[in-house]
Amino acid sequence: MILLELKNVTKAFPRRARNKSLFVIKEYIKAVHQINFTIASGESIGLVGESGSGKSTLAKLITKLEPLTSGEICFRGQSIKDKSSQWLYKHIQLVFQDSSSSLFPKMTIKEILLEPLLNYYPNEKSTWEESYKKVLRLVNLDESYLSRYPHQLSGGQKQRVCIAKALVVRPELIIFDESISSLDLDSQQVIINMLENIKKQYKLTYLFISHDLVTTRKFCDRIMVMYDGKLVETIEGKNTNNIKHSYSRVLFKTLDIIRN
Ligand SMILES: Nc1ncnc2c1ncn2[C@@H]1O[C@H](COP(=O)(O)OP(=O)(O)OP(=O)(O)O)[C@@H](O)[C@H]1O
Repeated sequence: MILLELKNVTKAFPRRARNKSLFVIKEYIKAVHQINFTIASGESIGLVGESGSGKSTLAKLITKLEPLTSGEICFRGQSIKDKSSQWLYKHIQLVFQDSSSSLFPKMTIKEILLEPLLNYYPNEKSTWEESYKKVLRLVNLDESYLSRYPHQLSGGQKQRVCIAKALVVRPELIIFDESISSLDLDSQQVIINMLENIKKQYKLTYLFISHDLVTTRKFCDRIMVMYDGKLVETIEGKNTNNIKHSYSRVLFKTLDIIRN
């Protein structure tokens, strides 16, 4: 079943500039241009591309943190245009790279995990405690962490709390925007293994935005490559024989050099 569909999605940011006569003119940066793809339920999709190619903008468009310039985004066949953020976030959660800014410093981990439950499941108070304890277990943190504050946690532990905060909402799709890039390689691998197990257990769908092609390739069923705001390549499985775009060719060649 198709969970997410992007149809000709375009985002242009206005930029003020001056022409030769120094008149202020309005220019546009096309951050994302005519993107089309679908993600089926249960897939793990990687989205890679050089800095500034439009990956984060795409994540923001899917979660309505930025409005579309043109095109359409559908979730479960319904356009998200007229859907509330409340509706959208119950189905799609976004985990950012910078865990410190996603966790309110004056809240304990328990309060942080309770907040989404209060928002999305206000009438299920009797299940809250079970829910937050369960997600904490899923991200391999024990209950002693509940009374701690974010500053008392390591980078990897904070990132686990961010993932738990997304999981507690029980979404169908989670978008990870460079969510583990700042961690060392061992911690990244531990979190990747953990995410794979959680995905299997709860039949989740992942969109994994990353600079790191090595991890993305191991973990994802399909890799989409963005270049200059466009989707230039989709690579299915491990088959890299028919790569068309010169940028993706360089990207995958570098990967082969690293591996050999
Ligand atoms: N709010 C904004 N206003 C104006 N331009 C923006 C805005 N957000 C992003 N851009 C521009 O859109 C383009 C795409 O940016 P985006 O952050 O999506 O790239 P990215 O692929 O995620 O990069 P990175 O991997 O470095 O995070 C860039 O040229 C960026 O400068």
